[in-house]
Parts: sequence; C-alpha cells; structure tokens
Amino acid sequence: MSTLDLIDVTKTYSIVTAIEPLSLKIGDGELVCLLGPSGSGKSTLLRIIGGFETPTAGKVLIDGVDVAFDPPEKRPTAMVFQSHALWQHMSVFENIAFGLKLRGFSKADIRRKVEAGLSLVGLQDYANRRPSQLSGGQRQRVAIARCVVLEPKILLMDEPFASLDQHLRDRLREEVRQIQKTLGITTVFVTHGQDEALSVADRIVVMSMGRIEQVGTPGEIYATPATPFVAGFIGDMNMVPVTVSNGFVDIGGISLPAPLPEGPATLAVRPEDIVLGKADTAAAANIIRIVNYGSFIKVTASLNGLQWKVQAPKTASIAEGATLSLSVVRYQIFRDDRVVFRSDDA
Ligand SMILES: Nc1ncnc2c1ncn2[C@@H]1O[C@H](COP(=O)(O)OP(=O)(O)OP(=O)(O)O)[C@@H](O)[C@H]1O
Repeated sequence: MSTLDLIDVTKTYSIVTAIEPLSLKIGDGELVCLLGPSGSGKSTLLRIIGGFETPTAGKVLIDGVDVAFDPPEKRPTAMVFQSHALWQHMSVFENIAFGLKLRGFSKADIRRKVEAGLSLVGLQDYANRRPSQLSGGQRQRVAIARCVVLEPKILLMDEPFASLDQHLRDRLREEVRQIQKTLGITTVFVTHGQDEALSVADRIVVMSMGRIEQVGTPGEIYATPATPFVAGFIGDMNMVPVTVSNGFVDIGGISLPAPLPEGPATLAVRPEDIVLGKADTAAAANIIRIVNYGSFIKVTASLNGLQWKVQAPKTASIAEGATLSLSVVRYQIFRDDRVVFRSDDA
C-alpha cells in the first residue's frame, strides 16, 4: 500500500502565494496528473511532495507518515525531471546503479536490479553507452529506470516529456503508463498538456492560481467540468454570456431550458454537442469556415452575430457560405464560477 495524503498544504514565497491551502488524497497504484496553466502551482506541489520544497503549512502523509520536512533522500519518493539530468561521465548502467550504490545494495543485487530496470524500459542493449550516445527519448527512459529501480512508494514526474517531439511523447507516455501499471506504483505526473493528462491519468487534478479547481477521472473532467475555468481549459468549449429569463436562455432564436433564477449566466457547449442541419425548427446559422482534421471537421458557424465552434463528422455535407440549422444537444450553465445546470441532469 502506498497512499499519499496532502492535508491543508500551503506554500508562500514572501508575497507570492504559490499554493493556497489544499488537500488531496491519492490512492495506492493510482496515476494522478496535476494539470494547469503556467504558474498554477503544479511544480511547486510536486516539489513539496518530493521534498525539494517545504510547505509553509500542512502535512504530506505517505502511508500515514508525515514527511513534509524530510529531505528528498529520506523520503520513499523518486522524481523524474523535465531535463533528464543524467551524469554524462557515467554509462547508462552506472547512472541507474548510482542510487542503489548509495543505498548500500550488494554488487549482485545492483546488477540484477539495473538489468531489470533496463529491460523494463527496453534498453537492455544500451547499458554501456554514455548519455551523449542516446536519443532524447532513450535518455528519458534511463531517467525513468533510474527512479523505478529504487522502488519508491511514490513516483513523481515533472513534465517528463516536455522536451520531446509529439510522436515520441505519445509513445513514451504509453510506455510510462504500462510500466506504472505493471509495477502498480503510485504516481504523480505534472503536465500542462490536457491531451497528455486525458490520455494517461486515472484521475486529473486541475489547478489554477494555486488552487484545485476540480479532481476527477478524465471522463468526468471532460463531460462535467465543475467551473468555467475547467470548462474552458479542457478541450474546446463554446462559452457564451446569456441571460436566464422565464426558465430559458435564448441564443439567436434558439431557446434552451434553464430552470434557474433570472439573471446573467454563462452557457457552455462542446463543439461536438452542436448539430448542423438537423432540426427544421432550429435557427439558421451561416457557415463561415471549415477546417479539415482528417477524421472530423471543425466548423465555425455564425448565429445572430455570435460565432460557434462546431465539430462534425468528415462525412457531413457542409460547405463554407451555406446556411444551416443549428441545434444544441447538450449544454451546461455556469453562474458565480460554478455549474448550476446541466441539460443531461434535466
Ligand atoms: N522560488 C520561488 N520564488 C518565488 N516565487 C515562486 C518560486 N517558485 C515558484 N514561484 C511562483 O509560484 C507560482 C507557482 O509556480 P509553479 O512553478 O509551481 O507553477 P507551474 O504550474 O508548475 O508552472 P509551469 O508550468 O510554468 O512550470 C508562480 O506564480 C511562480 O512564479
């Protein structure tokens, strides 16, 4: 069992509050992504978990033991950094063996563990190479092996693939996911890439300005964003200011049920939750632009002066300049920074 329990963790740097008081529980074997824009506090939180920063207040419990003020080497954690930080004068084998030597393992044990680590990341044939003789992806695999051979209770990864190209990044994150599941190792992974978080995480922690906005599975975060920030940050979203009147909001001739008190609100609609050309009764929209993404198309449609992003199947017969009916099949409404209505719940 390796659980992580953050309780009321706070971090301030003189006048900057990097982390507002926050609490978070991470279960045994979970892979959790900290996701948020630059400056949202993800790295600071990860560094607090790893012992590279101390919290201003709060507890960092690993299996129930508070390690908040222990140095990194005294914690059952290991961190993969953005830049691989390998020792250039050592071979791949020596790089991976280094931490094991410090921990006093016998030569035979070190050899066995390093070989297992190399095979886990598919680098059995690279043991004698220097880091300079490896590709960026291979170096990052060495960095991962160097961490996992230490058998930490918690594996920490700070944007581990940020310096790699998209293709390699996709491949490595699948590999990491497999390694993580094979070893069953509790993992906290920092990224500012929503695709990365959505594809790799068991749960995502969305952060903004040092606060947790929402915690949930990728499906939950995408389908039911709890705040306008999450709605706008994860995936594409049409966010439109509306006024609730007599239980409805009106968008250019389309009335959508909104059983809420009267007043201003924000309507949020995913591009794939808008259908063009479907209902005769729906309002007419002008098709301004179509961008082909191969398996689907993205359409910009204008309805009474408001522009809508619409995602449609590649087979849809839609042309720029056409006038089509526009209907909204799923939506939610935010007010005062929180969700107050979801059409799915109606
Ligand atoms: N050593 C420091 N001294 C002062 N302020 C700091 C320090 N480290 C971080 N901060 C501030 O704390 C806030 C959170 O920074 P942090 O690096 O955790 O964000 P982040 O979400 O990881 O961003 P990025 O994706 O750019 O790495 C920022 O406002 C940052 O400027």
